Amino acid sequence: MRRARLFAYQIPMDAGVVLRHQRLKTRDGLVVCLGEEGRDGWGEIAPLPGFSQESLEACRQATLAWLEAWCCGQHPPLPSLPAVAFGLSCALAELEQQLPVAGEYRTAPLCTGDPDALFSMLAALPGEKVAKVKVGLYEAVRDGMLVNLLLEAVPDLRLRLDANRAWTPLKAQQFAKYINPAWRDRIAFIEEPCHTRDASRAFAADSGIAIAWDESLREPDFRFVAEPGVRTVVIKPTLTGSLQAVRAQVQAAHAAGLEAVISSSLESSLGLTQLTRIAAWLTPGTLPGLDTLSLMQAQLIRPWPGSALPLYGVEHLEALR
Ligand SMILES: O=C(O)CCC(=O)c1ccccc1C(=O)O
Ligand SMILES: [Mg+2]
Repeated sequence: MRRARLFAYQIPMDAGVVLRHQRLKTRDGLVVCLGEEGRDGWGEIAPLPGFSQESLEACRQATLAWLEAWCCGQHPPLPSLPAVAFGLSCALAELEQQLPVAGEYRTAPLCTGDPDALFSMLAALPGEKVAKVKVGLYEAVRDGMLVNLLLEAVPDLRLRLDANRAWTPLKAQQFAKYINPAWRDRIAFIEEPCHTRDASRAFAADSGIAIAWDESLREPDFRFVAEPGVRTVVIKPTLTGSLQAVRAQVQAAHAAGLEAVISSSLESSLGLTQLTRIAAWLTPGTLPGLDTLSLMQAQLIRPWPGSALPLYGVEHLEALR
């Protein structure tokens, strides 16, 4: 006998969370629980506004239809909506005990740019000192000075930067001008510095700073190929689709000699703890980019080790089925 439950959740976000120029007041999503022969498997389905193409309502409908067929003993193909395919494939993998339990909970801490906050975060980070800084939100010159300062202050620090395509070639050049050339290889990568892929490639060639693709992975003509100056691809499973699709992307990246970084799409602690397991399984030795729980005001179903946020249980969820 198969059993499936579906819930809706809503988690208040920290006041200042802005995504693609819109404030995100709450994170809204679905939680699925599949049961069979006394075992169960959980999954989170949470399309990210401004990033996912599919709406939460479309996800709800596609998930309900799939659950209906699955409970009748069928093996329906996963829906094509990436957030749904991701959540259902996680629930199936847990049910079938195919998602390894060990997680990589060390993650590249997100640094707002306050050097003192960064120092205390790094002190608490065992092993490799890697942090992530969002750039492109303020003046490029300010970003360049800040990044240079952080690299100067912490000699064993490596930085991941993310510009989310904010810069013109000129702005990108103004940024790079402030980075001491001797330290540029301690920038592990900068994600998508410029508006276009070609401008980002030119930035990498001119500055000697390695770049990473993130947004580009969702463009139809994207290919996993080795290119000068391109070191890394950032893979966001909620935006990619099923675990099988995520695995195929990681394998394609590795085959091309690219590093693959599993990254958050602002999932709740339920999805984030599954992403730590996916990272430990598919990208061992690479720190994932999952430091987004602190943007929320609560955890959901499963706790993140060490988080002080309140934990919402199923009683906090709205049952949809
Ligand atoms: O990748 C990380 O380290 C954190 C996740 C992150 O940056 C992110 C999270 C949600 C939406 C977009 C982004 C982004 O890469 O800009
Ligand atoms: Mg990014």
